[in-house]
Amino acid sequence: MTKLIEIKGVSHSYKTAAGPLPVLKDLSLSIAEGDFCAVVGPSGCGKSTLTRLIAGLMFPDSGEVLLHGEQVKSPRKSVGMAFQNPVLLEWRTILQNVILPLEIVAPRMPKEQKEERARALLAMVGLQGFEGKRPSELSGGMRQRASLCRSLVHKPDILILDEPFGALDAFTREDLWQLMHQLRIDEPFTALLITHDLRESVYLADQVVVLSGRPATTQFVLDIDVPGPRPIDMLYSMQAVEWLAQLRNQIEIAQGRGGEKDMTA
Ligand SMILES: Nc1ncnc2c1ncn2[C@@H]1O[C@H](COP(=O)(O)OP(=O)(O)OP(=O)(O)O)[C@@H](O)[C@H]1O
Repeated sequence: MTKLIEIKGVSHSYKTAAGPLPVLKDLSLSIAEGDFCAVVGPSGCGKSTLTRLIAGLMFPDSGEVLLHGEQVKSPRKSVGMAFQNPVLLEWRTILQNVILPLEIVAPRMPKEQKEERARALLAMVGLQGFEGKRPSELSGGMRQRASLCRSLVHKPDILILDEPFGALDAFTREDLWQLMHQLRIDEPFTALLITHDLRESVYLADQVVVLSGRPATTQFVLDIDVPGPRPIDMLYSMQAVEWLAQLRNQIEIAQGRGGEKDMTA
């Protein structure tokens, strides 16, 4: 399959008052078109920095970030982003919030067409009938559904999800995980998910990348070869439990705690 994103030997430091802070070091990973990649790693290791490099909001000190084989040299309009805090605009209705990226990326698209596209997405995530509401009239889970619609409305090349489910209660989170699998069928996309939740990574991703402690490099890659949509009880299978144990072990190594355990013992 074609590689949509290739990150090749990327290193990056932030300038701080105390001197340069190396955050990424010789990091490489690639994501094929249509794949769902989850990135996990110790807190502060550089996961969000990686998303900013892919979105073209920052550029690496060395190495390359390629999108469709072309080096990312400027902010990309073709990226959709969803964060832990959905940041919906209260002075706009839910429909108007979802339309927002189209106003930037496709300003000439007729208003009716923009609305039709946004309404179709809102219906897909179960928000039909809420188009005219304000964000504050929706629950946290509903706001996050609307935020997902907004990040997909302009058919982005890559959907970057930076802990979008982290602030939700466990049941709502599982609902949204299942929704992501359904959305992949109805509205195929390529995704990079940043998460601290190993279960989330195993349930959602085709590939889980574990980053080392800062400065982060690719420490471990796990392929989750289970077709979607996945039933939630997939997480209770022996295979999933083994994968979770493997990932947990890798995170401990990344945190500098413990050594490699023999997961087959
Ligand atoms: N603009 C900046 N200037 C200086 N240092 C920064 C800047 N942005 C991030 N950092 C530092 O770089 C490191 C990596 O930050 P980043 O947000 O990428 O990590 P993260 O893995 O996403 O963290 P978390 O898991 O806690 O969300 C952190 O130590 C952070 O304090």
